Amino acid sequence: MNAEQGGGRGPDSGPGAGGGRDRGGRGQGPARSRSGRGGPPREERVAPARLVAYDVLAAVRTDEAYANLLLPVRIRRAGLSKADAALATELTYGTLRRQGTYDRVIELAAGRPTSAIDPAVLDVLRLGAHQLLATRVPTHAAVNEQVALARRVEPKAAGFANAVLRTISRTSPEGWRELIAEGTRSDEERLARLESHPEWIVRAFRAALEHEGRGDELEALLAADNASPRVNLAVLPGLGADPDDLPGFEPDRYSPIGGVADDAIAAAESSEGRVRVQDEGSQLAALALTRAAPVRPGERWLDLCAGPGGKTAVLAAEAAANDAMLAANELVPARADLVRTAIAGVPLPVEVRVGDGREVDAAALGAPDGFDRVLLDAPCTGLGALRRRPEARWRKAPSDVAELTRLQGELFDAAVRALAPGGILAYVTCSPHTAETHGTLNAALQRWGGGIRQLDTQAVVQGVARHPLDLAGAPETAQLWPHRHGTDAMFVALVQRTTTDAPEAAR
Ligand SMILES: C[S@@+](CC[C@H](N)C(=O)[O-])C[C@H]1O[C@@H](n2cnc3c(N)ncnc32)[C@H](O)[C@@H]1O
Repeated sequence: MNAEQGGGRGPDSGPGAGGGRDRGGRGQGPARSRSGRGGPPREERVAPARLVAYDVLAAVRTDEAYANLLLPVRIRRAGLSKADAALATELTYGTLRRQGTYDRVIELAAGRPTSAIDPAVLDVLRLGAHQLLATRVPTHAAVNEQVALARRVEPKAAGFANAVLRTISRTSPEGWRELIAEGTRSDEERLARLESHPEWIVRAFRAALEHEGRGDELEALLAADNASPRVNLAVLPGLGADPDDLPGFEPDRYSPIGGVADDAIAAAESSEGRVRVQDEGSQLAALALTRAAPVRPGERWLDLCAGPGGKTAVLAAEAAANDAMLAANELVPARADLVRTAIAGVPLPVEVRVGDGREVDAAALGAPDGFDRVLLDAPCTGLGALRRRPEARWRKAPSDVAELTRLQGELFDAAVRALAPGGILAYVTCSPHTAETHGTLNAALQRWGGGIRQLDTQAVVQGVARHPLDLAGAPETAQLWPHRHGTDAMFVALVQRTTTDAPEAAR
């Protein structure tokens, strides 16, 4: 459970006991409660951290906003203190991640389905449920302020919100878990509700873990998705940045270029592009390609789907250190701009092409005989990074998978066609869904026949890592996991092109 991080607040003062006090120490807009003394209406205040969290939840619901992008903007605009910003972040992310569980709790407490509750009021109740069931916010503070918030968004709903939140507060989190589990008809439904994931994602994760003989890790994986990931740094190699200069730096367990530091975001921002915020798994995936075999001077490398450029920056630093050449390609112009920004700190000229990777022409990108290494960090469902994008799990649909696997297959063929004979491709996804990982890979292996061969990816990844990784499954692919490695669930498969000709099926 997470502690309320607002710190230093006085005792609660709800509507009936002096509710006009500003609980977060800052003012906000007028509310509608009455003083009860016949004077002008007294303002019923809601802590600014709660207002910001509600505001972001509402934008996620109505405008398809991304919480991780919008929240910092709203925090800045509201002028929140560091402590209140931490509270707003906890409330927003925690509520979005655990929304599936809270919705079931709310249904049980309200005696009606969430579809029968006004969506704005439902957001208020979800925020309240999170405070009551997963934080140390005092019950009276959570109930009173959320009721005040309900009154702001829908005055007629304040009584309903009060009743629902008080009902929720009367049962412990463990008690609610038992009640939720009682009504479920299958293990997947039980896990989906208790661990707040859509059922189809629970099934996909189970299949992926079972594929590597680790089905018993499912609950640990789901729980890891509900925890906040740490902010991890990549210290780009060969650029003169010294990790020891970063206050509080502690090296990653696995990535040889990664670590955490005291104020990681500030450290990255002041590093002139030499230190970047990047998941440890992403670092390992990029290094698996650059270190799969010794680099010959003059090698030509391509990042086929590069935006926003996190892995391009690692490739660029490695290319600069090894006298290799690097080109990048990205479909979306704005994301290609992000690639240019990402590599600005690396003294290497990199051509960034904007275009469809399926139509990439190696010769036009400076590799007339083909590239020696290609990274295909493919567009995917992103199911491996649910920790970072708290609302993402509710936006994905099983139908996304079929569409993406078709695109992945076409990009895979284009990536192999862009390789020189003997060249190496790293096929990477930040999804463990077997259709996007083994499915896409196996279909490509069939199309290419003897034209490509698999490499021992696990040996390469182990060779890159500082400490041995607990990798399961066959050695030709490496699957990283949040619960086992503390990384996003990155999948890496290394293959090598053996012939010049592309078979008919892959042209
Ligand atoms: C998983 S992301 C790559 C992340 C990147 N490697 C990084 O580490 O920052 C996939 C990228 O592929 C791009 N993309 C999607 N379809 C594409 C296509 N047909 N050709 C090239 N890029 C494409 C997306 O816009 C997205 O930026």
